[in-house]
Amino acid sequence: MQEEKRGLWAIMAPVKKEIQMAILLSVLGGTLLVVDMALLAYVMHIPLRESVVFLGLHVSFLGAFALLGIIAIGSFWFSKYAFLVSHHGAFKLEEILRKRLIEHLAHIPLGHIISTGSGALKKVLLDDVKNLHAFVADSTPMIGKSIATPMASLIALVWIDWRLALASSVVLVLGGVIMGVVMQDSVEHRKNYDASQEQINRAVIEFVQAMGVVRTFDDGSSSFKRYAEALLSYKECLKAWINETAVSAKIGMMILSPMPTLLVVGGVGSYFIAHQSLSFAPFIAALLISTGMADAMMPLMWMSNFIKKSQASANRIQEIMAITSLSYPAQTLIPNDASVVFENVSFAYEGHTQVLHNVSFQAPSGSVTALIGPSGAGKSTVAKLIPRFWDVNEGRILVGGVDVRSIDAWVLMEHISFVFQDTFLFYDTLKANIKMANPNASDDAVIEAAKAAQIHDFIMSLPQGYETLAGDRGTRLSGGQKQRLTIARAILRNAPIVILDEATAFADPENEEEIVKALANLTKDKTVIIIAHRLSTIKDVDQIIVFDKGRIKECGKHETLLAQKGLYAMLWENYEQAQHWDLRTTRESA
Ligand SMILES: Nc1ncnc2c1ncn2[C@@H]1O[C@H](COP(=O)(O)OP(=O)(O)OP(=O)(O)O)[C@@H](O)[C@H]1O
Repeated sequence: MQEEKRGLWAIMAPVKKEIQMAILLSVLGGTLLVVDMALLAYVMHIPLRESVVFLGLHVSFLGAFALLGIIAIGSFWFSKYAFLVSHHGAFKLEEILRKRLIEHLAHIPLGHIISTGSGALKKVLLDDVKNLHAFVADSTPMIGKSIATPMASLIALVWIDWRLALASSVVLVLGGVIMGVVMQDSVEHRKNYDASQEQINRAVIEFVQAMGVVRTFDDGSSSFKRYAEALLSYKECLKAWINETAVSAKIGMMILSPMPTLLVVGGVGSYFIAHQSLSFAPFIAALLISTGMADAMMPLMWMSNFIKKSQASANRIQEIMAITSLSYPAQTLIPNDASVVFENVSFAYEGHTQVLHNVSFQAPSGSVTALIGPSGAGKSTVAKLIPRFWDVNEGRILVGGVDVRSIDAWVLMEHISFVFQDTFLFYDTLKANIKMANPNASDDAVIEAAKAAQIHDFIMSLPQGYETLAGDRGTRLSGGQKQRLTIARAILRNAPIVILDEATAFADPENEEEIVKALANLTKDKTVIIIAHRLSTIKDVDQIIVFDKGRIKECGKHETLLAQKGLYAMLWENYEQAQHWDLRTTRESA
């Protein structure tokens, strides 16, 4: 992938023209305002009812005032238009970034998205993009004004009276130096502040997500502990920041406020007037210009924080954009059948040790293959590599005789249905949730799929039937019902390869019977790869592959593996014993 330029300015490149235009317009607006005030001094020299020659033109007192009015309107128009242009750029940037991010997310390995987490992705897609919007919309015209106005003011002041220019510069330099020191101190404090705020976010998310566990096991004394601790550290860090910088910040802000400049320029000017080395009109103009100069500099002070915040947002966006996309073939190959073959596959999650070592097996078209093994053996990883949640590090995976990396993503997805352990239902009607597997399907086809998935009767028992909203993440449905709904989805998709990841995890005895029936309908005539902890359900499958620590230990049919008296035989024995457990006898023998 081409190395993208990093940084705040690089990310704003698509709206460079709008930013430049906004800065230019605000420079013009700020400069015109100063010009207007400087001309005031000249105009005040013109005796009433008389005219003077200015730049070769005869200008009367009233005419000059009219000119000042026009310049003031021009200044206002430029400043206003600068904000319009910057807001236009901000919306454009927001749209471009969101579009790019979403397009990129659609092409990076799905595994990355799952491990990054929806919360973190949401923050980047919504909050960080919004931060950059605010930066372009509000800061860019401000930057133009904050730089142009003080410079133009200084030039105008020198033109009016260099001594007053010197007096107002002293005040500004003093205020600027103090604020500069405060800003430097703020770097460390801001870092701590950001870290403690992130800690609070984490604690809140953890608290909300683990609400069920918290309510069940917590007596109330520790449920808020982590949150309270995070809040305390936030408070401490804010206090330290305020304590250390508040006084100097206040002094700096006070010096940069119009009053001190007014006092110094007023005092010095009055002295010169008393000694008749300054007339009244330029004095008034200098007063007006010098106070505006201090005011224009103030935004530069808080802007440094704004820039840092936007920089952090730009970094997070660029981190996501830097994730390498899955490579797709220029010309897609189409799988020849529904077989799945692993050839010497090795795999490590990014930054972790290897979890699959030289895995090879074949699942012929229409066969059922069960992946079993202790927890952490690598079964889910094997299942997720088939639809390219991640790409293998070594070896290859063939679907229908074709390397999955040579198959277009949509073609691959058409060939594979995946029934996840954690079923996801969209906040939409039950019908829409099933239909998303095949948007062109007719309502009759949706009902047929729901019937085959044993969920039709339940849906019809709801007052709004298929139009019932599934609720946020399907919270209004039981685990088993959600699972049957996703099975209906997979049935409607009718992909020739079905991957089931612990598909019966939620089942209670009543639900289990229905889920088993639903799965039988889903998997009929399909190539099935199933990860199941209930060994009884996979007794009759075509092949059982036993994994341990990322390697295939055994492979064969149930009877053959039992006869081997190896790992499978041991797992089977444990499973059978577990079936005869009952709480009372276990308690008695304990
Ligand atoms: N996203 C991930 N990032 C890093 N390591 C991971 C990730 N997912 C799984 N692992 C690690 O890979 C190894 C294999 O995990 P996997 O989920 O494939 O095992 P499993 O046999 O399906 O386990 P279980 O039966 O408990 O679901 C484990 O050590 C696990 O910690």
